[in-house]
This record gives sequence, C-alpha cells and structure tokens, in this order.
Amino acid sequence: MTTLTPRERQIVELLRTQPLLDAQAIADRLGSTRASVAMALSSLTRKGAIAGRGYIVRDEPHVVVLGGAVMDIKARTVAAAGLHTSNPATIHTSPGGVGRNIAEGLARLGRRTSLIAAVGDDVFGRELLAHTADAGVYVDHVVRGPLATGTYLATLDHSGELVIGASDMRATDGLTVEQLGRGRDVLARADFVVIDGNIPADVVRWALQTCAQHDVPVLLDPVSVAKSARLAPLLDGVPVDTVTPNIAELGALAGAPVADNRPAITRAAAALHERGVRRVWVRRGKRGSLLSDEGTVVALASRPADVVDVTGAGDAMTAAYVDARTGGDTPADAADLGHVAAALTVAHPDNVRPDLDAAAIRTARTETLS
Ligand SMILES: Nc1ncnc2c1ncn2[C@@H]1O[C@H](COP(=O)(O)OP(=O)(O)O)[C@@H](O)[C@H]1O
Ligand SMILES: O=c1[nH]cc([C@@H]2O[C@H](COP(=O)(O)O)[C@@H](O)[C@H]2O)c(=O)[nH]1
Repeated sequence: MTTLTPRERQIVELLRTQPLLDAQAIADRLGSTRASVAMALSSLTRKGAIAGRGYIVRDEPHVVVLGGAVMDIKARTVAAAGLHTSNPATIHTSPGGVGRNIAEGLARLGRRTSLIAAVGDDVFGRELLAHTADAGVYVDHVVRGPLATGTYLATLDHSGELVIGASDMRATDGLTVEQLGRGRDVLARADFVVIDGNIPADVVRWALQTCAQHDVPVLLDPVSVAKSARLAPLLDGVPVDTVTPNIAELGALAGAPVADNRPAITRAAAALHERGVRRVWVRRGKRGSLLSDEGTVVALASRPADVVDVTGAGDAMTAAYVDARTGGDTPADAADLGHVAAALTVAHPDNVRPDLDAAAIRTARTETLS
C-alpha cells in the first residue's frame, strides 16, 4: 500500500466529498499555497491515489479505532530504580493511550484511519488532538466532554523497561453509547475495527454488536489485567477476529491463570476459539509471541533491538498487524511484521515513531529474517 503524507491524506479526504475542487480552492481550504497543493496533486496521481481530472479518489480501505487517548508522562531513571525514594531521571511526555497509539501507528503506515475516543476540553486534550490529527488520523469522532483528559504515569528503569505504570482514564471512563450515536455508521462502514479495553463495557458491547451486524472484523486489545477481566464476559455471543493479550491478560480473559508455556497457552486459546474468537495472539515480551489461528499455533520471534523505552511496542505491533491484514496479508505474516514494528518502536523514546513507515518495516523485516 502506497504511503501518503498527512497533507496528501487531507487532500484526498477533501476530494472524496468535493471532487471538483481545483488546486487553488484546495489550498484555500487547507490554509496552504496553490503551488504546494499542485505538487501534492501530482504526487497523488503518481501514487495512484487519485485519477484523471476532477480528481476521482480511489476507494481506500478504512480502519476505525475505538479506544483510550491519554497523555503519557514517562520517567526513565538514570541508574537502577530505587523504590520508596526519589530517583534522578529524565522525564518526557508523549501522546498515548493504547487505541490512540494504534490509530497513530496505522496512519503513519499510510492507512486511512479514524479514531473514536474521549478527551477533555483542556491543554492535554488539545495537544493530543492536534498531534493525532497531524499524524494523519481523522479525529472528527473524538468526543470533547466535561471530564479531564486522562493521563498515564510510567516509571522506566535505566534499561528502558517498565517498573510501574498508573493510569487515570477520566474522560474515557465517562464515554457513553449516546455520545457515540454517529459513530455507529463509521463502525459499520469500516474494513477493520480495533477496540481497546479502556472503553467502558457497555460501549464495547454496543460496538461489538454493531460490527457483528455488518460483518466487520474486530481486533480487541485487552490493555491490562484489570481491563481484561471486564472484557471477558463480552466475548460470548459475538465474533471477534483477534485478541492480543499478554500471558496475564490471557488468564483474565480465560477466567483462570495460564502458565507461560506453549501447551497451556494453546489450551487457553482453544477455549477462546470455542467462544467465537478466531485468533489469539499472545505477547511474550522479548521472547516474541504465539499466534493461535483457529487452533493452528505459530511461534513468532521478536527482533533484536537496542531498548530505549518499551512503551508503545505492543501498540506498534498491533498497528502493523491490522495494516497488513487490511491489505490482505495472512495473520501469521501480519504478526511477523508486527514484531519488526515493535523492535523499531522500543528503540525510540516516543510511543509511536514519527518515521514509522510501511516500506521501512518490510525492508527491516527482510534484513532481520534468520
Ligand atoms: N526488551 C525488549 N527487547 C526487544 N524487543 C522487545 C522488548 N520488549 C518488547 N519487545 C518487542 O515488543 C513486543 C511487544 O512487547 P510486549 O511486552 O510483549 O507487549 P506490550 O507492550 O503490549 O506489553 C514484543 O513482542 C517484542 O517484539
Ligand atoms: O490503563 C491503561 N494503561 C496504559 C495505557 C497506555 O498504554 C500505552 C503503552 O502500551 P504498550 O506499551 O503495552 O504498547 C501507553 O501509551 C499508555 O497510555 C492505556 O491506554 N490504558
């Protein structure tokens, strides 16, 4: 799939509803110049995204992400982390939230992506929206409510591994089905939907039913052990394309702890398949992952990386997987690309690397194949 720049995507979106706009009219609407729009139009024609005069937009698959959007505040200690005392550290903020990270990753990979989430009318909310929209994600369905934008506080040790994380998801916790009325059509028309466990259970139930009615495949990201437990009862009675737990979250979904070995994971995955989940993709940190595709289990290796900050690795993995699946790759191939995206992400301090790009992942994959 050809990668479009954020500006090119904005132009494509304008042309989708108003195909007869000329370069000057597009420039006026986007606050740009005629010359730079003309360059973007010829690049779009070369990439095959638009055709002929009157700029007909080729229909592109569309992913919708319903999930958390928060500001991450991340401290990385200078030396080994000491508990119950103050540690010298470098502290860095980065737009976060599992769903938002996945949406940004998808957009950076060139996939047309909409985010449905909730933020407050405050500085963090405005910053999150601006950053996410600049990355190319459509944010028109983000609810701006009275509750404060959530924050996630993480302490990483000097090797970039998480010591402790704490999340306050205020605006997301307050999201209701009524606020998302218009979102029903967006979900129904999507080619793939991602839902994260930050979303309140009744909203997840509504979204799963909407997707089931319209045959839209859904990936469910459990987010944490606590949030997996509340998702578990929602799995019954609706089809789910993929769930992406780590071992502890798999236990919470299955209703009992699962040992971290292949036979135990295979058994727990089989029980989820019985309940309507087609693929169970279990993340095992730097040990890679196991993907059970309707009972056929494949082990996928993680790629070597110089770890700077592990935050967002799982989300990059999911973004690359959903992008590849939407483009027609098999689940196992898509999951393998996910590991390449994760390795690139752990080597960067931001949750989503600004230079993430589909071609770079495919090249890095060939280079790291054993
Ligand atoms: N220390 C590490 N070294 C190399 N790769 C890592 C490391 N930690 C995570 N990864 C990569 O990131 C992926 C996701 O990390 P994991 O911890 O399994 O999930 P999550 O971030 O969702 O908790 C792993 O499968 C692996 O590819
Ligand atoms: O209860 C939550 N904790 C943490 C997150 C988010 O999880 C992301 C990191 O996820 P991972 O490293 O698993 O990819 C962070 O950006 C953080 O904002 C979240 O959405 N909800």
